[in-house]
Amino acid sequence: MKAAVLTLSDKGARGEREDGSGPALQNWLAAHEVAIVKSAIVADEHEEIVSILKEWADSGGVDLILTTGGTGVSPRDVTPEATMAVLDRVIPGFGEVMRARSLEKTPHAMISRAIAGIRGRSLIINLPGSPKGAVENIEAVWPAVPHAVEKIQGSTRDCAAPPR
Ligand SMILES: Nc1nc2c(c(=O)[nH]1)N[C@H]1C(S)=C(S)[C@@H](COP(=O)(O)OP(=O)(O)OC[C@H]3O[C@@H](n4cnc5c(N)ncnc54)[C@H](O)[C@@H]3O)O[C@H]1N2
Ligand SMILES: O=P(O)(O)OP(=O)(O)O
Repeated sequence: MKAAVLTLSDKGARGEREDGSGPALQNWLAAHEVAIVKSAIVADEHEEIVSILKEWADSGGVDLILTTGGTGVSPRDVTPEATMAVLDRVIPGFGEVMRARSLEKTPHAMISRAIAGIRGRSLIINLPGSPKGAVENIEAVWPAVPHAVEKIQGSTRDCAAPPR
């Protein structure tokens, strides 16, 4: 699987805070034998996020795009809206599981408006901004990610069949 990681953070983009979340996710993915093919950090700007998500998904070389940050309720948190603008289809289950599992860790989990869905052959998943929150949330949905990527890319393998 080939993945890309996009960090959304005003402070990070201005160089006022070191990006802990992008590297944390990259390390987590590498430990799960996923190749990181693209990464970037940008400010919480709707058009910039839309542009990068489109570029990466439409490149044809990225199976999974993870975003981290900007999912909450601060005035500049626009990641879910920018993601929604590029998706062909939404997968509500990812957001449902992330919030349900994260509520076991912190009541603040209900503030995250993270969404997930499909653009072309890419699966896009929003994750919260803190390094801990980002990793906890990818861990929560990971059991379904490889299968989802396979199905998005046209696999006709029977879902109920035992793994090959
Ligand atoms: N499983 C978990 N789920 C959630 C957690 C958590 O700890 N575990 N945190 C919850 C919180 S709190 C909020 S609020 C919501 C929404 O989060 P956002 O996506 O809006 O996150 P931000 O406001 O962008 O960041 C929150 C906080 O994290 C630090 N931060 C952010 N970006 C970076 C970065 N690139 N590198 C290092 N640290 C970063 C910073 O202290 C921010 O203030 O999600 C809940 N879900
Ligand atoms: O600078 P950001 O976007 O990371 O904002 P915050 O620290 O308030 O999450």
